[in-house]
Amino acid sequence: MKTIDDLQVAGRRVFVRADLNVPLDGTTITDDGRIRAVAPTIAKLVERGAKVIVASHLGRPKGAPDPAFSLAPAARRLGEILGQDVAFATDTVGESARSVTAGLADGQVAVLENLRFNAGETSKDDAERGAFADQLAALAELYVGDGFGAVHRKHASVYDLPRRLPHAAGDLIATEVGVLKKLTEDVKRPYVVALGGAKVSDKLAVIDQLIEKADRILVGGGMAYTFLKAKGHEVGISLLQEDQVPACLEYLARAEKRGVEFVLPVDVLVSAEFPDLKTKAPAHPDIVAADAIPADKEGLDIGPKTRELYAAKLADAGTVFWNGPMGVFEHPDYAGGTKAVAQALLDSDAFTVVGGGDSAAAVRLLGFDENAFGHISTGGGASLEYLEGKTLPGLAALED
Ligand SMILES: Nc1ncnc2c1ncn2[C@@H]1O[C@H](COP(=O)(O)OP(=O)(O)OP(=O)(O)O)[C@@H](O)[C@H]1O
Ligand SMILES: O=C(O)[C@H](O)COP(=O)(O)O
Repeated sequence: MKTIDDLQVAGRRVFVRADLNVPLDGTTITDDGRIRAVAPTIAKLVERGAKVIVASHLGRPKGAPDPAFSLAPAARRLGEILGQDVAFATDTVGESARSVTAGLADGQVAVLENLRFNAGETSKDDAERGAFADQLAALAELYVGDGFGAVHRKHASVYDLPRRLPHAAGDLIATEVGVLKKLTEDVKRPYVVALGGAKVSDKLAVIDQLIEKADRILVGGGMAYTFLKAKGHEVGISLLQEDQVPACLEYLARAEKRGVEFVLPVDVLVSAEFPDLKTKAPAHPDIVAADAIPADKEGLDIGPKTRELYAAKLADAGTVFWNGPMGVFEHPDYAGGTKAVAQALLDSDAFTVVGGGDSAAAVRLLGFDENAFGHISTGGGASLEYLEGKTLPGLAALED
């Protein structure tokens, strides 16, 4: 892959595909890790006299403008981190984007509005995506791919746009790929993978491949309930991917055959209601055995016995990859499982990689020192798919 050093950027309009998909509470950014992670690339381009156009998605809006998913707060924060004014275009390829980007002087930065306000960004139709990529290409002369968290998406700004402009990988992508590559080559064993989070359908398939590579797989978060269901337990109103139950059964059987330890929660915290993440009002959850979840309740964190069990399974690890919080860590009553796993990682001598926007945010928000972990990746799904050995559209496009 070419790097920024291979591009002549001075005086030219450079499109930087970043991942500024940060957690928000209204318009307040609760964790700016992903913005800080890409800022050095942008600062380097600024220093070299480029006119920098930054673009990203935020959340999953439905292909039309939705103020709840505006990138304006991220643009403001980027300006604070860079210590310079950052212009903001109120659309992505419209009048505002054209005039803001045309008005950039050398060393100035503009952020475009959320790419996913346009249906073409995520379209499965090549022509529709291509047409949107053409509009994006018209704004710039060069392309730098640095949105590692989104490289597993075959989206217009990730996959089609680099085919239309001279391109290179940014420094964040180079670092991320360097660390993750090590995990595909020589891992110190036991290699333990801990999976949680809410993007269950996205990430279940990854287990298919991990069974071939890991020695132990610990499952928590929203991911756990489809497995508990597969084992014949009722899961009440917990997050469930019913259509994946047969696949989970197959994973469990294959893991057993290959001697991979597959560890599921033995107890969970449940409640009849999802907690209020704004007021953080006490949720008073119950602790129940994983095979005794009441029909009207949902599992929102791993329980105390599971925390102990997972800590023991992490203690002797040589390498750990962790993606996805163990519970709804945004509420203090459901943060205990995620905290326990983070602490167990720090207590072990393992090389630890934590991947994912929310997983990385959880580690920081719960007060852990991010530098104490081997590597904190900005990509959750992206790093999992990389470890799976898949060709990632956003990396393949940069390699061409
Ligand atoms: N049992 C649960 N039920 C519902 N949501 C849960 C549960 N456990 C964790 N979550 C939620 O999972 C979310 C994070 O999941 P996600 O899969 O997006 O992880 P991630 O680290 O951000 O990875 P990525 O970068 O791929 O998005 C958090 O907002 C958390 O509240
Ligand atoms: O949070 C992430 O994993 C990335 O920003 C990608 O977001 P997506 O899963 O909505 O494509």
